[in-house]
Amino acid sequence: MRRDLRGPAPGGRPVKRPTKLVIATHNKGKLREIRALLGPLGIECVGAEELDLPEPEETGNSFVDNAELKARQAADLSGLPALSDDSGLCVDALHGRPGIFSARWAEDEAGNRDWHRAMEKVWTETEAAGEDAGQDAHFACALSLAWPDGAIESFEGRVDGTLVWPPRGERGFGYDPMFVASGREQSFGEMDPAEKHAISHRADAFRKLVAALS
Ligand SMILES: O=P(O)(O)OP(=O)(O)OP(=O)(O)OC[C@H]1O[C@@H](n2cnc3c(O)ncnc32)[C@H](O)[C@@H]1O
Ligand SMILES: [Mg+2]
Repeated sequence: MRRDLRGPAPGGRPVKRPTKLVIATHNKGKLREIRALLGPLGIECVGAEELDLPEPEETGNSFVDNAELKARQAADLSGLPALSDDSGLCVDALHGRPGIFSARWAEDEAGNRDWHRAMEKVWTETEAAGEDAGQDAHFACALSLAWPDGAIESFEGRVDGTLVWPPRGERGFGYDPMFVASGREQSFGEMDPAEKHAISHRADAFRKLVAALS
């Protein structure tokens, strides 16, 4: 049953539960995961590409900044509440890089993305940092929920793990084949999607979002 929802947000403010939501991403892998996470909530979802929304320039200095600018733009242009995701891989040996530049590390001069090339760059730089620096890394995710009236809320999540080489598995997207979450053996690229959804950075942020809604 859909509830008419107002609940305490982390800061004590109420967050209204939307009935229809624009998913403000142009990444099909993310869209698939966000739809799966939202499925049980009974919220109607429409993708940014279905509405022909432009891809904003990510000019922020943090995952939250970028998530907020993507959600804000989608809510303003569509007149609907919008949920965005800004995420990335942060490698300890690289002082958190590629971080907010995770998508840009995959791009060539024409803007085309090649994930094998991005993973290779991450691995090469991590190795160059030296054995002592290790292979520890985490995925980070910021989710922002923006309303056409100007309200906005953001939630952050992460999952810790280790980099592996060569990449393993064809599932997931982006850097998944080179990331093994702590305590696991399969890479995110090998894992059943439901298993990734149970432990991922996106799922962690999502749990906080849902907790604020109900
Ligand atoms: O901005 P939008 O349109 O949402 O799509 P994007 O692909 O450009 O997304 P980001 O700007 O947030 O870039 C983050 C990149 O980090 C990578 N990434 C984020 N979450 C990931 C995950 O769960 N598994 C693997 N890679 C991930 C992914 O490849 C993204 O392209
Ligand atoms: Mg992006």
